[in-house]
Amino acid sequence: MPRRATLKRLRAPDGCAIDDALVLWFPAPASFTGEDVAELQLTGGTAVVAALLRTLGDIDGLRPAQPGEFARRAFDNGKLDLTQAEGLADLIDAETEAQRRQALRQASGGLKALAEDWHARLLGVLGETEASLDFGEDEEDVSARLVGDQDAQIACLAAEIEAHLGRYRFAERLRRGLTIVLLGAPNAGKSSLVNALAKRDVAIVSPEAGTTRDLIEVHLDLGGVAATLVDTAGLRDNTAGVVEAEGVRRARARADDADLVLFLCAEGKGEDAPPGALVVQSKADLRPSGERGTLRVSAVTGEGLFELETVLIDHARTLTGWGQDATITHERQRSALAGCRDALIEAGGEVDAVLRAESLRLAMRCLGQLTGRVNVEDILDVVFRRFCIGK
Ligand SMILES: Nc1nc2c(ncn2[C@@H]2O[C@H](COP(=O)(O)OP(=O)(O)OP(=O)(O)O)[C@@H](O)[C@H]2O)c(=O)[nH]1
Ligand SMILES: [Mg+2]
Repeated sequence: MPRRATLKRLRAPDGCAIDDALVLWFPAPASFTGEDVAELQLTGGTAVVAALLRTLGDIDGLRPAQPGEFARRAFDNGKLDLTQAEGLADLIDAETEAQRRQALRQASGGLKALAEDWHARLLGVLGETEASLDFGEDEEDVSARLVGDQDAQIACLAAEIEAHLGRYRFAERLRRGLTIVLLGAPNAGKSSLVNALAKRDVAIVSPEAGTTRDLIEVHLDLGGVAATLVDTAGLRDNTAGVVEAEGVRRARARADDADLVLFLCAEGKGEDAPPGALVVQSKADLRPSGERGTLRVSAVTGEGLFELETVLIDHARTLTGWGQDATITHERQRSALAGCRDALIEAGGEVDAVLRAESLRLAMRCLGQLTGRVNVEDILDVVFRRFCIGK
């Protein structure tokens, strides 16, 4: 009977009772993994231990599942492809609404469906290419027409894949979350601003210049986009000591890798800001009027904080391609698809039908790597190790 729940006493191999557990029975093929599975809910309530059983009565094989074991079994049984497994792991890790939506799309087979469509079309072109090999010299007219038609199909496929690749950067940023680094002179009010944006007292604030020395990270939800805001040591060249100098070095290094740099200055126009930085004036309460066109905030009165948040949400959404519903979210997926596109371009420029067929086969192999259809044994561990216990 499907989805049966039974109360069972669990015993260790030596017969000693461990606990009473509610055992939920999920028979194949309807189960997540595609095989007979039981899940145990221990009376402790907090721990969910999952194990695989052949029958409800047989609990000899009982053991906790490994992280990712269920997803791996589902993959092995063809219930999930690799992109869905990756989407599922992302879904578990998702912190914000936009991350959740993107991950769910992939876990539900969004990319898998695309890959299957591309695969079917590639197979069609490959079939035609191989058929054209059989035409003799006297049938050159037919052959030329077929090649022209194949060229169009190949170009169309390559362009479609290219369009998806073009949105990878946005999707990848959304998946991992943005890094926003706050830079500025010592005492500019960086730590105060971080506390105000995080609405928590995270970083130490003091009138002394050089208070912050290390990088301090807080997580923000910028209108559905996950972001890490990094507070840094105030930038100055003649620092009092080696610790502060190291802090300044770390601040600059982190800013180099950031998706966005906020440059905070108490006065002036932020001439020292690195190129591309968003300049913000701090301590607006102390200065009745500031530089025109510059965002002005006060961590003390709260002035300008809402505007700054709005601007940050705007940047976050632009950086993550808001509303574009990108499909390729992992480097592994990107490189497999880039390989497919390159092979398609190669095939399109090839006049010799034998070589063209060879390139098309390579393109299909790349698609197979994307979905996990062809030899990807070495990457399976990497994909499934990310899962938590019980999935
Ligand atoms: N009036 C006023 N004072 C502020 C404001 N923001 C910060 N301060 C004060 O400015 C001083 C320095 O603030 P911090 O937030 O520690 O500055 P910081 O940029 O983190 O400084 P370092 O960590 O040393 O680089 C503290 O005395 C704060 O109370 C503000 O908006 N208005
Ligand atoms: Mg500070």
